Amino acid sequence: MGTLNTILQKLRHGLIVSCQALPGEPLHGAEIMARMAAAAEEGGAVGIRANGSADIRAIKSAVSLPVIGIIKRDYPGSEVYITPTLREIDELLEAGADMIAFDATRQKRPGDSTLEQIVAFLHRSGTASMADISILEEAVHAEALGVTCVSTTLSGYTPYSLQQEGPNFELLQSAVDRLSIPVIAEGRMNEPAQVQQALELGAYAVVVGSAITRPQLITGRFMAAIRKVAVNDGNDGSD
Ligand SMILES: CC(=O)N[C@H](C=O)[C@@H](O)[C@H](O)[C@H](O)COP(=O)(O)O
Repeated sequence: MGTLNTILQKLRHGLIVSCQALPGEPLHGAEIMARMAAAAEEGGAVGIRANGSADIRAIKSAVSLPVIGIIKRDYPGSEVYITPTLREIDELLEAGADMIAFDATRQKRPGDSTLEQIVAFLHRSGTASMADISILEEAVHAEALGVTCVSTTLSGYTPYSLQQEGPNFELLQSAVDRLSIPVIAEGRMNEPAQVQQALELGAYAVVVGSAITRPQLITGRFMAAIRKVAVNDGNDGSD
């Protein structure tokens, strides 16, 4: 328990930067993600969220921050892709993740793997656990199973959760009100003011990913603004 509390203390009221680039993304590669993490640490982040053993190892040797590890892996017929089975948990423990995050939704999981199995295993190993949820009921269930904290990561990514462009502050607020364990705000936090709002609503910490570490998406947001001006202008530059 001591270790769990120490990790939580380090994350308290802080910014966790998610440093992820999947195969096919321009910044894919462990060395690049380690540099992203070093930049996040220099900027004041208190923790890093990272995907895959190679990235986690590289990041752990580049920064002194706690790393929340996940493994995104697709299984045939499964709707769950964030740390879906005990196999990924084993790999994350081996890679030295300080906390392990996993899908805690009610969606279809691979084979006979269960959420209960994952939480119980992490409990026995003494590793801090973060349940990625999409609706309040999943947060309540995860707390009852004994997870260390929950994160609003999957709101908008399950068909039955609120679909919207910005962060789901309603879910955050209701989870903070209902749960006794820390609630982390994660997902579509694109502006510093939203991070502030999340902390004011009682978020224990905030995870920001794409708005800091996916430059292709950041560029796209600027381009959307540029396109609006071009439309308003009525001038397409052809004359
Ligand atoms: C839904 C899903 O697979 N989320 C992933 C979870 O690790 C990441 O791709 C996100 O970048 C992360 O949750 C941070 O969110 P945002 O990038 O919106 O700040």
